[in-house]
Amino acid sequence: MLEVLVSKKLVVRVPCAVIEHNGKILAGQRSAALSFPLKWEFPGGKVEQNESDEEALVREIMEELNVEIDILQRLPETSKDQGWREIILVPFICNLHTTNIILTEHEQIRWLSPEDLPTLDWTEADLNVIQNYLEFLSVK
Ligand SMILES: Nc1nc2c([nH]c(=O)n2[C@H]2C[C@H](O)[C@@H](COP(=O)(O)OP(=O)(O)OP(=O)(O)O)O2)c(=O)[nH]1
Repeated sequence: MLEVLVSKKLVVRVPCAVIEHNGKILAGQRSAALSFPLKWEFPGGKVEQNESDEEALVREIMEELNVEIDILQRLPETSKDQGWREIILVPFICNLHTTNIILTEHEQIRWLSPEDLPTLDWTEADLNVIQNYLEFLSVK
């Protein structure tokens, strides 16, 4: 895990995947046992030492969903100040390269149309990700 101390605050970089498949987007519900319990998120996780955002994302998606992804497009980063640390979410639009999803961490996943994404109870940082993604789709 790469956590950089900047101005006495931990800054944690978290690449996450907006996975498109058959016109739907994958949302994952966080485990009840983790931080942000039962909130919805885009799968991904913290960058480790000497990893690029993209390398971390490919590794995390294999660990969490057991699938390979193709990374298509980087979306704007969003940040969430948690007081003692700042989470920088780095979203990437992705496709599935393999499709046999096996959940290892999430409570459940759902496939949603883009316009239905806002109906779930997302982590706060993801609300900006969704807005940026919908804007990206609208000008595509
Ligand atoms: N993967 C992912 N993480 C998110 C999103 N939104 C959001 O606030 N986060 C937060 C949750 C975690 O604190 C962190 C990702 O770290 P992680 O995937 O290793 O999760 P974790 O529960 O083990 O992390 P932690 O909070 O216990 O440090 O980023 C999101 O859309 N995707």
